[in-house]
Amino acid sequence: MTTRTPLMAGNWKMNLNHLEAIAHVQKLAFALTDKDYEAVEVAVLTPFTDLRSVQTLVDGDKLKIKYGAQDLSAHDSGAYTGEISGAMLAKLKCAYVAVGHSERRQYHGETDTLCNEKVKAAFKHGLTPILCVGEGLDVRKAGDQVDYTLAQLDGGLKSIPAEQAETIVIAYEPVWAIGTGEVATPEDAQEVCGAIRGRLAELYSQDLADKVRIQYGGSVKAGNIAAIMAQPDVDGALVGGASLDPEEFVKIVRFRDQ
Ligand SMILES: O=C[C@H](O)COP(=O)(O)O
Repeated sequence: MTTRTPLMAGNWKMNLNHLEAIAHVQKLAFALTDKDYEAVEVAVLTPFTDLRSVQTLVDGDKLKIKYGAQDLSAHDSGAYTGEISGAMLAKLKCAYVAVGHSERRQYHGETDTLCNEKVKAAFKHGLTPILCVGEGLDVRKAGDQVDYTLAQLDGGLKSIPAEQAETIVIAYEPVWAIGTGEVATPEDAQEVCGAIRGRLAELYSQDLADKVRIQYGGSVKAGNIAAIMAQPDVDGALVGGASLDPEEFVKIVRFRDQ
């Protein structure tokens, strides 16, 4: 039986400038203990403009908190105004990068094909992609959440070899539960996270599927994290709004105490 270390990742979205980021990470570092880091991997996905400041702090104080970006370019370099490459993120020692967050899919037209290219770009530069998948309200109401989400998973993983796929993180985020206060029930989360693991077993192997961490995201808070984490196929959370409050995020990291 594979033991998967839970990953609690704060997605700050477009919040906290680099000065606020330093203060925020310092608060997390002050609160989190070795015991926390032994039980849970902790990461923050910051705006691009914060990454150098966070890197300096993490390196200088030898912090165990991981950090990463919320997006990357599918391209390595060149005339792509406004884009940030995987190589640039790797140079900043990012561990993680989110790919295909629903806000990127919704507001920037990101398709499964583009997400797949971004997953490949992340792996090429030694970053661990957090591939985000999940259905909107109309799909949920039609009862098609599993098929819809698995199609996004298939698209994102196309041509990804097993040795890379076994290190990917999948974040299941039902769009209707993001920033709405409308949290999926633990059973809702388990239904789709379990189906994702099943599909990973079909695409690769059960052994590989047992290694991959699958997060839930959508209105996660200290008050609901324990029930979500009690589900067998949920291995962490991608936390938006609640990750902007250091005390709340630390409570989420300590989900076993809630
Ligand atoms: O990436 C995080 C998700 O979009 C969830 O955001 P939320 O916790 O504010 O609902």
